[in-house]
Amino acid sequence: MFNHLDKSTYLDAKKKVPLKPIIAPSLLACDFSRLFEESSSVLSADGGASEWLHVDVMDGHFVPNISIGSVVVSSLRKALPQAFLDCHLMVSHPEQWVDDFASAGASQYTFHIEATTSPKGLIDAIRAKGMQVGVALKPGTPASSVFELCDADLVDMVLVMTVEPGFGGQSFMSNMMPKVLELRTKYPALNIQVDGGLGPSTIAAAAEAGANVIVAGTSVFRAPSRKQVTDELRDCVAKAIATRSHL
Ligand SMILES: O=C(CO)[C@@H](O)[C@H](O)COP(=O)(O)O
Ligand SMILES: [Fe+2]
Repeated sequence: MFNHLDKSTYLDAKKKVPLKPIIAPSLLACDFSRLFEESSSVLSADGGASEWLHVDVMDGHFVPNISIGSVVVSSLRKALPQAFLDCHLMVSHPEQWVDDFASAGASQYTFHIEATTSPKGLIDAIRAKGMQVGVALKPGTPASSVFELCDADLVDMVLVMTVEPGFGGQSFMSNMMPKVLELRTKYPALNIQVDGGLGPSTIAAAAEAGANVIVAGTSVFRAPSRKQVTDELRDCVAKAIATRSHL
């Protein structure tokens, strides 16, 4: 399993070696009264087999919903010292929470490009605290808004939202796939995450467009076999990566 300090995925992207499929179940769809069991069920080898855990942080301002904050990340880190905690900050002032999430043990800090006027300063602050950096785009935000950051190799991952952020269980927006394809064409070695409505019926479109990091909440946590769905998602991404590498 992945140590949260393990930078292998980031280094892979820097070294331009082939991308890895990464599945990140969103805890928003789990039973929060059993957070540890739910988290370990998707990470452990026999209950599940995911690489990352996706933690959705909502402030009731950037999005019309409130979820969880750094205290929960801190508890997860203590209970799951090796887990890669992929934190998706749907908050209006992402600069405000960098220190708290770093102290809590977040592995990656993904902020929304729409929520900041100084992304480079924010990225510096995130890196200074030892976290990987992700930048997220709402459905209405063009890929070009992160070209400058990607061209300068400042981010480890771009998150393309495939629903309006704020709630789990929404329908996948297939019209976001040209955005994923545009990013993949320009940045062959970048981790590109998709988030919202991903599951067995939508994974092919996302994988073929070029996404390699897949957030899946409802489809994993509500499945009869979480491991089976996780493996199905990963296989589909792996096939798409292999196909692209032979083109
Ligand atoms: O960031 C978000 C929603 O804002 C996501 O991470 C969702 O929580 C994904 O849930 P499903 O659509 O897979 O149920
Ligand atoms: Fe998310």
